[in-house]
Amino acid sequence: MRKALAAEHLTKAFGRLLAVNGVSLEVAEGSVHAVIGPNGAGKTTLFALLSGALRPDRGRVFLFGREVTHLPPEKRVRLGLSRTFQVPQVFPNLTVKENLQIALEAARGLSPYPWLRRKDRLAVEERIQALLERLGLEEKAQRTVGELAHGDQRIVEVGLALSLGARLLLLDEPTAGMSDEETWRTVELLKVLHREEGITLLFIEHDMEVVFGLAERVTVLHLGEVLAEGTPEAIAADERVQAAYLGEVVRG
Ligand SMILES: Nc1ncnc2c1ncn2[C@@H]1O[C@H](COP(=O)(O)OP(=O)(O)OP(=O)(O)O)[C@@H](O)[C@H]1O
Repeated sequence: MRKALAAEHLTKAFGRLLAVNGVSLEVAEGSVHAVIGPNGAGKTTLFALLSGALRPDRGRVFLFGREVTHLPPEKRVRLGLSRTFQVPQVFPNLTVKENLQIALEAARGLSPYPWLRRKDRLAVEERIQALLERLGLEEKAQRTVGELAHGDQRIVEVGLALSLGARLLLLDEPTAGMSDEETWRTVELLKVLHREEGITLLFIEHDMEVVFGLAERVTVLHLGEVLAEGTPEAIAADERVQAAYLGEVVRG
């Protein structure tokens, strides 16, 4: 199995709180992997360690077989990792097309000037069209992103990640705050990206229907540690997992 991502014994403390405590995780290339856990389990902190937004106190991170523990986020992006957020990181005042164009030109090291070489401009134009189709955003290409529905803004953010050449997407609650219809459309889109573009997906999710609809493997975090890992079915049947969630409900 070729690994898109591996984390070894990652630990991160905030003061005396061990937010992530000795977490190891392997994500096979081309797989779909969910990270779940009660509030405060350490999921977001783990993603920050994997993307390079935070440095671990201990432990190592590998991307496609290469150690990246000490690389900043932008270097990890160049190796094929992109992270999306609950609040989409897009250029809200620009159109959908302009957003994709900026990311594509940046990824190709092209200068953002109108006198781009014709060959480069055509290549970018072609890729923009292909992405708009892939994302189902052709009709919204000229719309300002800040005016789009939340679900569409998050899809644009996925488009930016793809424009930057992502092979591994870290998605922080990809369907949070979405209507049922938007949730369904997002799940379908992620499936297509996985199946047809071979993109590896690692996502944090609270919605168990989404986890079951998408994930092949599930890692459960609890109090900063890996409580369990397995198929969605095995995880749903795991008594320790049920107890961890029950504890959350009881604590209120
Ligand atoms: N920058 C920070 N400074 C101090 N404590 C933090 C910081 N970031 C997170 N924490 C704490 O670390 C713990 C893990 O937080 P984290 O956000 O990673 O959990 P989570 O599983 O993503 O939770 P949620 O599902 O609520 O988003 C929590 O107790 C949180 O309060």
